[in-house]
Amino acid sequence: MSHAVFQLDGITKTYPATGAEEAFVALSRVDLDIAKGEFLSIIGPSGCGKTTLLNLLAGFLKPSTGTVWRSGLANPAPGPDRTMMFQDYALYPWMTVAENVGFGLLAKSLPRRERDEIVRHFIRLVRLQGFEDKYPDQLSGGMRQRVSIARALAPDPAVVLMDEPFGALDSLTRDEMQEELLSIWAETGKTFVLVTHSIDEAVFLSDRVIAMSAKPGRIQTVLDIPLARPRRPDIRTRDADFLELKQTIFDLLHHGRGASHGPSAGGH
Ligand SMILES: Nc1ncnc2c1ncn2[C@@H]1O[C@H](COP(=O)(O)OP(=O)(O)OP(=O)(O)O)[C@@H](O)[C@H]1O
Repeated sequence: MSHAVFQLDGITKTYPATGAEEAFVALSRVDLDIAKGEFLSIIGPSGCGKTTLLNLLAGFLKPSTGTVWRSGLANPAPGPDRTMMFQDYALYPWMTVAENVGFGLLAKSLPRRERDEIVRHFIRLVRLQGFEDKYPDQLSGGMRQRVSIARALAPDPAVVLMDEPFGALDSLTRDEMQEELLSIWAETGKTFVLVTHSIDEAVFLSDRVIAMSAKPGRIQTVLDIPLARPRRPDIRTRDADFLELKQTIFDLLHHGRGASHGPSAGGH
């Protein structure tokens, strides 16, 4: 692995007490290095702190104790070097596809022609040529998610953070989007960090999967996914190593153990 784009050192995140609610420890003792160019997924039960962890990486939240190191800076504020993609696409409904994709570029004072060129490039990358002037409500869910990917990539961030990006899609579209995301990741060489509830998605996409446990949110296991790349879609059903890795993560999440000796995979 090349050098780390993030180093998380002894992170705890406590949400303060409010009214009747007691203070809540969402993350406890999280130590993690994220390597440049890796595809990392975070999986775990609801409430284990996945989104909190992503928000710490984005700089939207600060840790209660410990440090998020990035490029020599401790707990840096949000910046254009990290962009976030959400499940609900978070597109501006009053903007066209091209305007949505170009939105993150407005902060950079680029000449109009250069900005248009970048927007064209990313619309091509996500295969939405011909839809530049459509509005989000004229697109399917998969197309909206493509716009969202293009918008996240257009400012040329080093790190793309994704919170359940495909959660709202039907399973066939979801499989297709995962394959597209992998080829975009391979093409751009950026670091991708993905939060997901899908074991299948995590194994198919990732170099490493972080399995978390709840109460308090902790990293339970960091699992390497040594499957060859490029990964063909049919490894999901045919590849014994793929199925074994799924079973291992299933066991970790359901029983808190990583051993896998079952004859068939039981993950979702
Ligand atoms: N602003 C907040 N104030 C108080 N508690 C919060 C706040 N945000 C999150 N929490 C609590 O912290 C815990 C972790 O939340 P987080 O959203 O990070 O979990 P998650 O693993 O992403 O969950 P899910 O899979 O359901 O999205 C949850 O129990 C949640 O209720």
